Amino acid sequence: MSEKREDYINWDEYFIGVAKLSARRSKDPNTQVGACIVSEDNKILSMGYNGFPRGCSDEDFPWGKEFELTDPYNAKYLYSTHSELNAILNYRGGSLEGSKIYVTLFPCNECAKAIIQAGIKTIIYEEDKYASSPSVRASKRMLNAAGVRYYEYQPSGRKIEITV
Ligand SMILES: Nc1ccn([C@H]2C[C@H](O)[C@@H](COP(=O)(O)O)O2)c(=O)n1
Ligand SMILES: [Zn+2]
Repeated sequence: MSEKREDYINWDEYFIGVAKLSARRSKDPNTQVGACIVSEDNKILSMGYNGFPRGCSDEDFPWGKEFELTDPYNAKYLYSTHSELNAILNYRGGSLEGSKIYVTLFPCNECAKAIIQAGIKTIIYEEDKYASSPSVRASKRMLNAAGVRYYEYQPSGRKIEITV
């Protein structure tokens, strides 16, 4: 057999697949988010998922969201680091200028600030379930002003199975 394979995955399938796999590491019971940062020439630079900072135990800190308004101290939001920020902070190689980020959920306003300041130029997102929230609206406002391009990943429908 001398012909090359034709059913190999394309770059977008590869990187959104890596982001989705990364999300599987999250302990958040409600929303698991994964991110994968890629250079302009398609090299993976970093990955991340949402979780508590180092030293903040997954057993001791709260994973619930139900107290968000009545008792924010005991809801996850004050503690969880978002996947995009973790991916940026996990990078040990220097500059992320000109890179792309693949993420399973549209970045919030705080992650948008970090993305802009890190020099990431393109966001490819899978889902935008909080599009109407002030956080995501503010995020888009900043990304538009800063010239960061973003577009929704177009699913190919290909099923990729991995046995581990
Ligand atoms: N772009 C995003 C948005 C959210 N997250 C994290 C933050 C929380 O751990 C979770 C959202 O929880 P929910 O309010 O849906 O129960 O997802 C992120 O990492 N990146
Ligand atoms: Zn965020």
